[in-house]
Amino acid sequence: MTDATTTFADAAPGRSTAGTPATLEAEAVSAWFGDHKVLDRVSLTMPAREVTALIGPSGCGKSTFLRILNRMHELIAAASLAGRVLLDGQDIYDRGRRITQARRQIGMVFQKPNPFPAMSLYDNVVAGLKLNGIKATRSGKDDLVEECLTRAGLWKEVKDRLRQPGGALSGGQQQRLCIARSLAVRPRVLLMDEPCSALDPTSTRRIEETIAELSGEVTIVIVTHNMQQAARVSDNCAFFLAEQGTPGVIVEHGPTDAMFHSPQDPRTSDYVNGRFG
Ligand SMILES: Nc1ncnc2c1ncn2[C@@H]1O[C@H](COP(=O)(O)OP(=O)(O)OP(=O)(O)O)[C@@H](O)[C@H]1O
Repeated sequence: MTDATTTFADAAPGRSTAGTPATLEAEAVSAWFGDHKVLDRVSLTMPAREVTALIGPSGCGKSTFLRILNRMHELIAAASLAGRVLLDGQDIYDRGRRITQARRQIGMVFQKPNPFPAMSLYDNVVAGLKLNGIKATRSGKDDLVEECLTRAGLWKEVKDRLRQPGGALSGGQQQRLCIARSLAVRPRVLLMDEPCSALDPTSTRRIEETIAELSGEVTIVIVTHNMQQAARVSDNCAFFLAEQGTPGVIVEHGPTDAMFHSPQDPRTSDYVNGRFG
């Protein structure tokens, strides 16, 4: 069965790998914008069912690395890359694999909440089904909307106004709606690029709670500038650095607790303790 004729049942957990958290492995990933090399042979394992935080100063290549993890980098004109990205051992860049397949399995939540503002909350959640060619009955969609809004921590707040437009929600609610929309196609990995940087502290706390609730159900990779947030939400951390115009590399990675309390590299210690960046 091809993507184009997938049914909602096929996308449900237990029927296929859909929704089963996967390990993501970057192997010697390098990236360029034109002649400008911005990442140099970055390797990192992001374990299934865990939260991995990517930290480091501005411009060291964290967002570029994240975009490479779900094949968004190649959409940028003049962008190129080398290396491999393995999703449970299968290279998402293999010639035979479609870009839409990688995107469906590896979802993305952006810095600025980007719901479809005029579309209802209900339709926002199920929007990805059509785009991915997933068929669902009306009751299947109803169940999916409730499930995904619940998992994203938004159901109780919006269950009585599912026909209101996405743009009518607060920024924090919009971000949780975007998380629900990502979850609806049952990704195996969820990438989050500074998902709280446009939000107030209360909304930030709600997103962090949502991340905690989702961890274990989906592999999460999050870029954050907020060291307290990295310490609160992640199991593992990778510290990126691009020194004096050189391409970004990972200086150190490992369990978050060790990265914050017993880092091996003095540059990691300086960064996590706020001495630069
Ligand atoms: N679309 C683009 N075209 C050209 N260069 C780019 C593009 N996007 C990023 N870059 C360059 O790639 C390098 C890495 O940028 P990237 O956004 O990945 O870093 P970052 O660590 O995520 O930064 P920040 O924390 O500020 O978001 C920077 O030198 C940046 O200027």
